[in-house]
Parts: sequence; C-alpha cells; structure tokens
Amino acid sequence: MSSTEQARKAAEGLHHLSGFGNEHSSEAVPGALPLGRNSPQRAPLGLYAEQLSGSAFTEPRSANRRSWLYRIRPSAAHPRFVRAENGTLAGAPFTDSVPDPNRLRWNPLPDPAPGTDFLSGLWTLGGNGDAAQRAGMAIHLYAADSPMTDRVFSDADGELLIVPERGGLLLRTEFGLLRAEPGDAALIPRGVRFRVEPLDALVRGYVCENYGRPFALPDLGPIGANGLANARDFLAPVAAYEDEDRPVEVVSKFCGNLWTATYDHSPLDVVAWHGNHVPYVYDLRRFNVLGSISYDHPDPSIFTVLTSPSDTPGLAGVDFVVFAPRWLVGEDTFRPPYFHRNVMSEYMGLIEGAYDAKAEGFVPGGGSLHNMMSAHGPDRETFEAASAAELKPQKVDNGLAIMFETRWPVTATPQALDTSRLQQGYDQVWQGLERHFRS
Ligand SMILES: O=C(O)Cc1cc(O)ccc1O
Ligand SMILES: [Fe+2]
Repeated sequence: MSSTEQARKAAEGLHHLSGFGNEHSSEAVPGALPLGRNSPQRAPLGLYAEQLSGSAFTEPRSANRRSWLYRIRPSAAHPRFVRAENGTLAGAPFTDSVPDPNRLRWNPLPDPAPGTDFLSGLWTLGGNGDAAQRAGMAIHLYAADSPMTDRVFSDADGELLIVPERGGLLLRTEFGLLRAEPGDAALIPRGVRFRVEPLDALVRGYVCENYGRPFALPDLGPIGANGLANARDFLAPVAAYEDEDRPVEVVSKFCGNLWTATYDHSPLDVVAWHGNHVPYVYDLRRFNVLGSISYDHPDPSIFTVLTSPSDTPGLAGVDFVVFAPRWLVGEDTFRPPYFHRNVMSEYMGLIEGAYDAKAEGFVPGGGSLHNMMSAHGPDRETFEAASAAELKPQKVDNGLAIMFETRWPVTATPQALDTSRLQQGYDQVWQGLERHFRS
C-alpha cells in the first residue's frame, strides 16, 4: 500500500468531539483518564501526567487554555535540542526586507521536489510582529508530496491555522487524528506536536501562524446567539496514541528558528487527555454567511470565522475570513468588493473557483497582499460588469476565498519578493478605469 493509501485508510471514519473552546476529554483506553483530579499519585495504567499550558496559569478563565495529557513517556525525556536548517521557513521579526506599500500578487507554488514533506515544504511569504513578543503573524504556503515519517513538528511561536487548497491532509497529533480537506481549516495549538501525511499525491495550501492570542470566535453583538461560524461545527479529535519505541525526530520552531532532538520513542504517545488547548478542524462550507438584505455591502468583517484579539478591543492581531457561497440581493448597490484603502493589511488566498473582485490573475493556490492603506478593489473588468449588471438576486457560488487580515503591515520575505511567481504588472488591473465624471 502506498503512503497515501495508508493515510487514507487511517483517515476513514474518524470520531470527533464537537464544540469550540470546550473542556473536552477523551481516552483511547478505558480508565486511562484519572477521575476527580489531574495529577494522582500514580496516574492510571502507569501513564505519566503532563500539563500543556497555552496561556499563563493566571489568565482569566475566559482566556485560560491548558490541557492535561496522560502519556506513555513524559515529553521531558529527550536529549538536547540542536539547531536545524530553517530552509524556506522564516520567522518574525521580518527584518531582511523593506515593507513594500505596493499591491502584490503571486502565482501558486511550483510542485515540490519529490520527497518533500509538509515541514520541509513550508515557504514563508511574510508577516509581522515578533514571535518572541507573542505578537503578530506569519503567512506561509506549503506544498508536499510525502508524509512526515520519522519526525513530528511543533511550534512554540504560535498556533498554526492550516488551510488546504489542493489535496487532503491527515494530521496525527498528540490529541488524536484529524482530517483536513480543501474547504476545511485545521488548527494546531501552540506547542502541540503533530505529523502530516498527505491524502493525495500532491498537497498544497496556506498557513497562518498566529503569534498572538489564540484564535477565538468573534462576538456576535446584534447578530444574536447564532450565525457566522457556529461553535458546534468545530471538531476536536479523540485520543489515539502510538506505542512505538523507535527514533523519532521532534522539530520545534522556537523564536523563528528550527531546533531538533531525537526521541527514542514516538512522542504521539498520549493515551488520554482533557482540556481546552486542543487541535480542531472546521468545514468552511458550514459558515453561516450573513449579509445585507437591503442595500450596500457590509464590510468583510461580517465574514470573520476566527479572530485573534489584541490588547485593543475590536482590533485583531489577525482575523481569519472566508468568502463563502452566498446570495447577493442588494438594491441600487455595487455588489462586488468596493474600492477601499484599509489600515488593516489583507492577504488573500483562493481555495477554488474565482473571487468576485477579480476577473483573472487571482488563481487557486495564489495569493494577493494589499498592505496597510494600499488602494485596491475590483479590477477594471469587474467594475465595468458590476456597474452595468441587472440587479436581480444573484448566487455567488463559484468560489471559496480566504483572507488573513492583520492590524500590522505585512513584510514580504526576500524569497517572496524575488520569486518569478510574483506577478509583474499587477497594477495594470486597475488601469483604464475611465473617467465618467460630468459636472
Ligand atoms: O479586498 C478584498 O477583496 C476584501 C474585501 C472584500 C469586501 O467585500 C470589502 C472589503 C474588502 O477588503
Ligand atoms: Fe480589501
């Protein structure tokens, strides 16, 4: 059986725990989870108890994140970490290039060299903030054709929001198995170890690395108790463990650099766990899209799936936004995204189909960066068509686009500015917008 077939078999019929931010619990072996306490004198079944904290012990209950893991060997049983090559992965602060105010757009990553796994296939486009300050974010792309076999990855710098664009992924985590297909978004919390196995011959997608506060569901305000991404559609894994005594490399990203240590066993050896610092997957097509039913076009904050709050209320370190299929019914309204300049910086990717502001050039697997205050909006063709369109109810259902929107400008990495995939002449899409003014 090929490695993809094996991964597909393992990804069949997975069970989940439903709900966002819940205090979940799961045991792969009955009786593995201690009852009534976290740290009994002797944990059940001879397991080791270990707490994984994603927030300071003292943060308010609403922000507190931790899980208790009951494992065959404690994570502490490892030799010294040594530096590993960062490859095409970079971390904040991004000081090797000058922040660029231009509108930038890229074609997709090329197919990976044979033997590339998820970790070695990560390619950093840019970001902001400072991993050591736990503020800001990075945008990565990945392309891979091979499983991570004898190694796992974990990111001390932040959580990883993985958005497949081509091919499915099996994520084997300390908490159990998750499957993420194009149209899904998966989240690996800070510090959680995981391995990625492709479910297809070639996998590709986007990653938002969030150095700041963990992603949360946005408040709904006057929308009410339901809508946008509904909490119960977020799925956490059930416990599943590997009991394997063989060398497994743990690669850890720490303050922007990769470090490696080889354990003498699989660190995915958690037999039971409970807590709220857990991985999850969400089907973006479950998003309950809300919009105007009278006139005008709401700001795209109405499409926020997850938000990483910053110290200022309403001002996100990063928002994860989805442009999902929806009806447009606005009267006397220019329906595609309006022309705008935004203090927030917008990176957009396309999972499938087309995006309603761009007639061409913005393709699945590609991306655009409209940095702080850069002027953008519909391209000429889209503007002309939408200004003349007959305004009958219209279903926009030919695509799925995403956006990582951040409060700080995004500095593109030297590799992102130097690549031939950076489209020259992107400015042209706004050329020829004719003068229509009559005084
Ligand atoms: O730039 C974009 O395409 C994203 C976007 C969409 C929209 O409908 C309104 C504002 C906005 O930034
Ligand atoms: Fe925009």
